[in-house]
Amino acid sequence: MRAFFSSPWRPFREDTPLTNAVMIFVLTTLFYFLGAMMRLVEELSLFWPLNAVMAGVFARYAFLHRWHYYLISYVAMLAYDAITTTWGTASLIINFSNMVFIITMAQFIGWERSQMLKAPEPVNALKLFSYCLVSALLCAFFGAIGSVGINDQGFWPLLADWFGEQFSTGVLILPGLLAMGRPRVPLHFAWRKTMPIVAVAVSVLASVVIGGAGSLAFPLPALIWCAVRYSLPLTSLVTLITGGLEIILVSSGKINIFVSSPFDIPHMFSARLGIATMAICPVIVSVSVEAINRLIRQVSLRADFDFLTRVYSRSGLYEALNHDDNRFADKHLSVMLMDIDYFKSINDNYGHECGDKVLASFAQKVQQVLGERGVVARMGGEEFVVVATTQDAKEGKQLAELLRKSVETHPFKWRQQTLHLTVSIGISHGKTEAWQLTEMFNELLAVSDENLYRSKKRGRNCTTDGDNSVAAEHHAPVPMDN
Ligand SMILES: Nc1nc2c(ncn2[C@@H]2O[C@H](COP(=O)(O)OP(=O)(O)OP(=O)(O)O)[C@@H](O)[C@H]2O)c(=O)[nH]1
Repeated sequence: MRAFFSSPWRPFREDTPLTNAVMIFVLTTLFYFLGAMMRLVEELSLFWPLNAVMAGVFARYAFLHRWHYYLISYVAMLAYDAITTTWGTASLIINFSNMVFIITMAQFIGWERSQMLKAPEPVNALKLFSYCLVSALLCAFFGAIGSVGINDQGFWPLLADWFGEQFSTGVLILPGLLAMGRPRVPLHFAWRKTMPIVAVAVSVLASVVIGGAGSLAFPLPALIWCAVRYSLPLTSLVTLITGGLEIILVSSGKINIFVSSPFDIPHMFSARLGIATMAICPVIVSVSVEAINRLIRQVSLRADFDFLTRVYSRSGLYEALNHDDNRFADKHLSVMLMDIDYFKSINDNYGHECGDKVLASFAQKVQQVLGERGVVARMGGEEFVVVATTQDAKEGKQLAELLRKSVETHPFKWRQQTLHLTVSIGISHGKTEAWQLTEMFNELLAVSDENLYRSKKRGRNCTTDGDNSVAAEHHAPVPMDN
């Protein structure tokens, strides 16, 4: 089982052009044969899967976008026709129209993929729908011209026929083909998980029993249930089967969309049910999207804020700087890197729980004293950064000293005991511009880091400025008392 999931086998590879060519020829011939066989069964003659399948193949493997590969597919179609039909030159145009669908669709999807800057994402379903529309229209135009000579019908009915067939088959087949992949985790069967599929089957049955125009919409809610519960490939497969089945049932008269049957149910009943089913679908989607959005908000909130101290996390700080650039850009900034002195001894003497509590109280104290003048972020461990907008370096130093002193004089409570902390600060200053806010901040942070190191070397509980001047008189570290 494991070997199956990790098997590296791929039908097409960039470094095997000959195999690719043979595979394209074989696949085209196979699906041409399948389509031709389906033409013999009246209900199945409504489908022509070749174009959608080949478009999916060319779209999935970008390196197949070469004219010679398209030509091989075209030659395979012509060869099949030459052996099995008497169409003569009409075959050139008819198969050209097949190629129009395949190439247009593959180019559209290839273009969309090239726009995806990061990892490839699933192709947007709404766009896929419109790509199918355009490709089917183009294909139908040439197909109808080619078919006029070998068919009794006129150009317009042929155009409608071609378009309907290409568009519906494309929309049904392509999403599944593009999403198809090996399951990442082994599949586990559970009866409970089949409920959405059972609902689809029941709703298709209801379409047959109730009939009428509205009955076509009956499976929609169940299909959306599948979409919510199942993976994209499985949802696409269920949709393909349901859509295909509905087309067959309508064409064979099993779903009678003109007369409500077989129990002589009034037309309005079917229409009302159909409209109601349709109306609930956007609501189902909207509820799901809202739940997803809520989850995204929660996750990004967790990433932006430090769970323990409730100030910004490192990544949250960068977000704040960039999203709140009105507040920070083109301003004089003071960046203060703060590190609690001898924090290890708090953990060692009072335990980690106390250490955590002290970290949270420390962050809140700094935040409270800082107020609206800037933002606080935890950079990791017992190291915090304050980014404040100040008039000049002097005001920045004063603020750093204010923060340092307020920590020094603040009694931190732990159970029945009072702890005293001190903090060392490295500070730097600079004026930022919106377009280089992050780079500037990083540079200032590096200077603050060096200055913090100096503060520690100088005996802690002090602020060191960029020019290494002493911002305040040196204070000896204050040991904790109980
Ligand atoms: N309780 C608690 N401790 C932490 C956390 N993150 C880091 N620490 C501890 O913080 C301590 C940092 O110690 P050091 O880097 O040696 O620095 P220090 O004892 O503060 O000494 P100086 O910075 O040199 O003044 C380590 O013991 C870490 O285990 C945390 O989230 N909670």
